[in-house]
Amino acid sequence: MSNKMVIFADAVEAYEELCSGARALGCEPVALVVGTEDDAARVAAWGARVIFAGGIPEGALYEDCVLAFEQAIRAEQPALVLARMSKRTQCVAGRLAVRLEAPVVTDASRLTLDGDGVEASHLVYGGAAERVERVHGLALVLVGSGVFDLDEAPAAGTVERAAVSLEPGAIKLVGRQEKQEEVVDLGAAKRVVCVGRGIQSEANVHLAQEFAARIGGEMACSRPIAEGEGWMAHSRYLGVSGATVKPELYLALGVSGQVQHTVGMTESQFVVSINKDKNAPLMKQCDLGLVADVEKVLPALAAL
Ligand SMILES: Cc1cc2nc3c(=O)[nH]c(=O)nc-3n(C[C@H](O)[C@H](O)[C@H](O)COP(=O)(O)OP(=O)(O)OC[C@H]3O[C@@H](n4cnc5c(N)ncnc54)[C@H](O)[C@@H]3O)c2cc1C
Repeated sequence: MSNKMVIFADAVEAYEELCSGARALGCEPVALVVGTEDDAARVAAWGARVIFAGGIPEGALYEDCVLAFEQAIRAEQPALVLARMSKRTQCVAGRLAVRLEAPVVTDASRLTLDGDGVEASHLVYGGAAERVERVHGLALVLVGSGVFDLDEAPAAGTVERAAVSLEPGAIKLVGRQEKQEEVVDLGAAKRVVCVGRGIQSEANVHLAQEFAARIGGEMACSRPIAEGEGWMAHSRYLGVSGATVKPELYLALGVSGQVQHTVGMTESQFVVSINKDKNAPLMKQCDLGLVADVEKVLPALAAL
């Protein structure tokens, strides 16, 4: 079986973890990159052999790289294709799957590779159960952030220009508007301050943010804070449909700890939960629980 793993993402930052993941699974990362020469050089510095397809032409979309990616994958004959999951990469993976007659596994949280194919685990029923999929032969697997540990100082790879260029497809881009929402990669955070509905107000979210900044941490939240209240970006909520973190410290302020949330933080090394309800599920899953009202705790944290 080939020892190459083809990787792709629609955000250059995601390649660092994909490169580490490929190596962790015993493969050489071969990165398909569209973007600038600088993007290609950054990915090579994370230890990948980069196949650089150039920038996305005027009027074309990221999804139009499917043909170039298909040709590169056919030429490389990898053991696996691994991508960072996003709306765009899911679309690309679906199209590639049809062209390559290979299955797609989305949202994989654990992977093992052997001579016959791949075994990928992912959560089902809103995080209540885990399904293990076995694919014989080539598969396309999509992962969120935080699935693999980052390698320190890998040897730099090379950049080669792809023989194919990107062609606009049938859907034409007619305009582009900057998305207002912040995009963040929480997977590498060492300290995470996570707010849930118990935080009570947007003003309290700002106080928690100030504390997170002071301890060199990142802010995260439960889904209702991002999707219901709109107090934080969608990219900051943790869980089955959000991001995964593995920090040294996870500090929860008013988070109940439903399973759909905790699957996104369960690998945290030290968990502190502050909740006024001692029976909240996270209070039974934490290393340190403080039964208290966040309204009283926030000024105390600010004074530390
Ligand atoms: C299919 C599906 C997918 C989902 N995916 C996700 C996901 O990816 N991520 C996610 O987070 N959720 C997800 N959810 C929602 C999830 O089930 C929970 O509803 C959600 O995580 C609860 O968020 P919370 O802890 O902020 O709120 P709540 O469950 O309402 O908990 C608030 C907590 O704050 C405490 N509290 C209240 N006031 C105070 C105070 N003044 N001081 C201290 N503590 C206080 C309460 O005691 C309570 O424990 C999903 C649900 C479904 C059905």
